[in-house]
Amino acid sequence: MLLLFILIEYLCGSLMFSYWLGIAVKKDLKTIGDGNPGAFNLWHAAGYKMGLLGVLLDFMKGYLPLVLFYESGIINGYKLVPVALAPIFGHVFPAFTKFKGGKAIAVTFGVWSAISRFKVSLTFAILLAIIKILAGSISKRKPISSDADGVMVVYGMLIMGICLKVSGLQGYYMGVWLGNLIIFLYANRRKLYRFWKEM
Ligand SMILES: O=P(O)(O)OC[C@H](O)CO
Repeated sequence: MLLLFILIEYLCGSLMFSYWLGIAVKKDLKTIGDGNPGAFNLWHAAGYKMGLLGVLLDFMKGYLPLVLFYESGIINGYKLVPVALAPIFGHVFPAFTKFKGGKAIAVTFGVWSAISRFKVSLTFAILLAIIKILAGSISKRKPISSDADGVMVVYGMLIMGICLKVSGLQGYYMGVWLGNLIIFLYANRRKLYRFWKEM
């Protein structure tokens, strides 16, 4: 039964909404900006309305099924770890687009909103905002590169781990966090490599 829930979540994560919205308006997001098939590039390619729709749908595929499974008690304890990670994994390795996916930021927000009633995702958003402001002041208002963006997401997730540990949440949250961090490290590996090489 657990495998069925993991499969459902993985397939939901594999729904590449932003990428498909781009295709619907004849824009291939893989050729835009950093080539990530996510809402940010959709926004740039097709305007803010499409961008917002992309964020919403990519968020919802992480949020909706999981909040139903979690709040109904069907999935609890350590079973939550693979089930919550499946849509994040699905966005990075989507079955519907030949396993070539994105960075999984929007879906990550959806997943953490579902399992923490928005508390952890709000903390993550605040952390990212603080990191972005600090990075902006250090780089003296030069535009932050997309490589630096990927690095900030990884740093944000690392700091979030400390916050989760300090807040004394159940151990399975740390399991989800660790899996999420590993997926982020993988999804941003090239950006991290280039960023640290240039430092
Ligand atoms: O992580 P994704 O693939 O949902 O896309 C990220 C957004 O474009 C924001 O950078």
